[in-house]
Amino acid sequence: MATLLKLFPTCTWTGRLAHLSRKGWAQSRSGRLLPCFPASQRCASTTSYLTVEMDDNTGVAVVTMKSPPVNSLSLDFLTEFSISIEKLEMDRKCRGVILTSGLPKVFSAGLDIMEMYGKGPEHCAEFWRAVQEMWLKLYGSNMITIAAVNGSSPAGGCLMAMACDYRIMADNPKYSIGLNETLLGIVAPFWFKDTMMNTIGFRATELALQLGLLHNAPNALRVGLVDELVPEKEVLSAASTAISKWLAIPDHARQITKSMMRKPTIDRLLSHRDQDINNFVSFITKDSIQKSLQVYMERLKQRKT
Ligand SMILES: CCCCCCCCCCCCC/C=C/C(=O)SCCNC(=O)CCNC(=O)[C@H](O)C(C)(C)COP(=O)(O)OP(=O)(O)OC[C@H]1O[C@@H](n2cnc3c(N)ncnc32)[C@H](O)[C@@H]1OP(=O)(O)O
Repeated sequence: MATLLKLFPTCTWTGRLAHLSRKGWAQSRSGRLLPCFPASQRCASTTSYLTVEMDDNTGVAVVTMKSPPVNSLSLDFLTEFSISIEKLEMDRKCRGVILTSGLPKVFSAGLDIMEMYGKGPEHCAEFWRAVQEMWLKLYGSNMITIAAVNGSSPAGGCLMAMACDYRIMADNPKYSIGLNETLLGIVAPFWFKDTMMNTIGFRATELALQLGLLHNAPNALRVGLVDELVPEKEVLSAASTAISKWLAIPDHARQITKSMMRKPTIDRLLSHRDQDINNFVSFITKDSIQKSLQVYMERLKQRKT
């Protein structure tokens, strides 16, 4: 029991913990011992920015992002996110993840601009490694991953959604999704570009990246950036319905196929990881780029007044 609490310090189990015995342990794919519960039990764990609700009946975990006001991807958020995905990856019972937002109107506002503004090279390098890690974990996951996009999802938020296997978006023309980096005066790195090209093709990506296009929900469906639009209240239930289709496919066949499709893109970043960090640091710390970020943040704040 003590080991269990160490592994999952903030976990609230709805089952009867006292009945766990040595029999109740299973070995994960990586050989780690993980607790194994009877089929009817659910587990919800909450960290500072995420809630993870695991349903043992379906093998599906719902990961809800909740970092007010806009789920921006700070260093702490990214670190917590990668750890949570890693834990689910190691849980033999978990076959799929639905990623969604617990905030109104926003899925994720993308990278936290304040992590890139006025910060020294060491911080920028640490932050960028965390961004890479989030993408590597999600894009390379063996699990089925469905993005339930229940709000706007610019830049890094769009990357997160594209890293999933399937995207369902709320049918609200006010919500937008896309890689809008050029609008901030910055450049989407090659692996953001690769992920988008793998999703919507070369020409649509070329247009989208140069113009920094943020597609509203109907356009996002039209270009293939999302796979389904559903009424806002039905995004999560539609994601559950969609994932059941994926769960019907034998895991090993689906996983090998997914890896075949994604491995070259992942390997490209892995083999240039340090160089990509150096590029980011020297680019983002330039005075001209810092000025662009400052102007963009000021504009964001002025929109309110
Ligand atoms: C040789 C080649 C070399 C190339 C080398 C390349 C190297 C790599 C270069 C760098 C690559 C970087 C990649 C970057 C990726 C990103 O993700 S950048 C972030 C982009 N995100 C955005 O543009 C989104 C901006 N936000 C919004 O549009 C809106 O906030 C929203 C998400 C649509 C929500 O709108 P609304 O509900 O109206 O909320 P707001 O009032 O606008 O915002 C509330 C507060 O939150 C602050 N905020 C918003 N977004 C962010 C953010 N991303 N980071 C930090 N803070 C954010 C906003 O300012 C408000 O703050 P307050 O005024 O203090 O309340």
